[in-house]
Parts: sequence; structure tokens; C-alpha cells
Amino acid sequence: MNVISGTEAILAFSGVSVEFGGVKALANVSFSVPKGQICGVIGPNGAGKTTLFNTVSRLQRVTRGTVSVNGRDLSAYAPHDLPQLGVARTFQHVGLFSSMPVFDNVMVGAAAPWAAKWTTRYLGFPPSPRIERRIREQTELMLERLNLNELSDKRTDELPFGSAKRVELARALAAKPQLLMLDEPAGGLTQEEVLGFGEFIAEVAKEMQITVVIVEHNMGLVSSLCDRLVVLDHGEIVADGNVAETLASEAVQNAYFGTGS
Ligand SMILES: Nc1ncnc2c1ncn2[C@@H]1O[C@H](COP(=O)(O)OP(=O)(O)OP(=O)(O)O)[C@@H](O)[C@H]1O
Repeated sequence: MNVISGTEAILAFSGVSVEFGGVKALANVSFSVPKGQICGVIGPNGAGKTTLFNTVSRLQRVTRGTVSVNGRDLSAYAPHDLPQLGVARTFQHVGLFSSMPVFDNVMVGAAAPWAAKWTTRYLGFPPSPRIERRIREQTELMLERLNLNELSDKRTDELPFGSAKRVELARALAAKPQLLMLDEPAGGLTQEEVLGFGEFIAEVAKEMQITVVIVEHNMGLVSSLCDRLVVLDHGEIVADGNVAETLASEAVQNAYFGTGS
């Protein structure tokens, strides 16, 4: 498929298949995402988007093929290793610690790369005061960047949905990822919130030099935000390229509406 050459890839899928019994959720998917790109993954319900995401988060094993980040084959890693590899994600249904205040939720993200170190995980070394200070500073920075300062002490289950989504994003960004995976970030947001969200992601991706892969049904967001679209249908890539051409392609019309000739 469309493996981009000449630019260093941060994420690469090579011949990835995932099968559930007789169901082929992904069938021989290959593409790579160069550093700095905002890549949208779209497709009708059941196309394999979440499965694709989960192979990166290590929540889903591949039946065949390889998923790699910065050239490292992810099969050697567990989900808790991802912050150290520079990968952060958000979930389709907000995945916050509901009884904890906003500040602590974001601090979990800021502490994640440090917490994933083997000296912490296996030997239980507590953070030094210097590291603890850095984690708190990073948390405060993200709260400010996402306009969450005023909500800092609120429990996350007391927040409106749009604010909870912002907290989840702050938590993911607090880990200073190189690769940010966003799973349907616009779901449940008002149209105004969606616009603001798209602008914010574009700004932050540039500012923090983050590569973004986004699964999204909201075509308005996808069109305004993404540099490129990969379209899945029945587990296969049916189109891959710039946004306008891809959306207008026969393969996409077929996948969504069954109207191509
Ligand atoms: N754990 C599972 N066991 C069996 N089949 C599964 C499992 N997870 C996904 N599938 C099937 O794999 C296919 C791809 O599902 P997936 O959730 O990845 O699609 P999707 O594009 O994310 O859909 P949606 O847009 O509805 O979220 C579907 O046919 C789905 O029913």
C-alpha cells in the first residue's frame, strides 16, 4: 500500500491481519505514518478501525504481520511499556479515573513515562523530589494549556462530557508523547466544541512536534484536521491519500454508500 518514502516513519503496519474465529477484522494491512503527520483513519462501522488502534495499544494481538513504532516491533512490548516508547492514546468512551480530581488524572499522564521504567515497576523506587517536582510542573502546564485550571480540584465524574474529554487529552499530552492516538475524540461533543478541539489538536501537534493518528466519524473534523486519510472497509485499506481526493474517491463512496460503479 501507500508506504511513504523519503520521510522517517514513526508508526508502521506491515502485513497486519487480525482474525476473530472466521471474522477478518484486519486483512493484510500495510501503511506507515511519517513523523509530524496528522493521519485520519476512517471507514464504516465494523471496518476494523478500533482493532487497528488496539494493535498499537497492545490491547489486541495480531494474527499475522508487524506493528512497529520508531522501528521497534511492538510484539515485544506490553501496554504499560507504551509511554516509554512515546505513545499515548485516548479512548472512544472517556477512560478517566472518575473519583479522582482532574489534577491527579493529568498527573497520572505526566508520571507515566517515569512509572514505566523498570526500576520503578519492578524495584518500586519512588520518584526523587526532583522528578516529583517535574511531574507536578508538567501537570500544571497541561492544565493551563487546556484551560482546565479552574477545574483542577473537581472530580472527573462531576464534569460535563466536553470537559472530561479535554482532561483525557491533557492526560495523554502530559506524557509528552511522540505519537498520539485519538479514538473518536469528537464523539459526544457539540459542533462548537468539535471545531475548537480540531484547532487545538492542530496547534498542539505542531507546537509539541507530535504525530497524530485519529479515528473519527465526524467528516468535518477529519477534513479540517488531517493531512492524510487511510480508509478501511471490511478490514482492508480501500483508499489512502490526501483528504479531498480520498473522500471523493469511488472506493470511499462504495464503502460508505455502496454507490460506486
Ligand atoms: N473481540 C472481538 N471478537 C469477535 N469479533 C470482533 C471482536 N472485535 C471486533 N470484532 C469484529 O471485527 C470487525 C472490526 O471491528 P472494529 O470494532 O475494529 O470496527 P470499527 O471500524 O472500529 O467499527 P466502529 O466504527 O463501529 O467502532 C467487526 O466485524 C467486529 O464485529
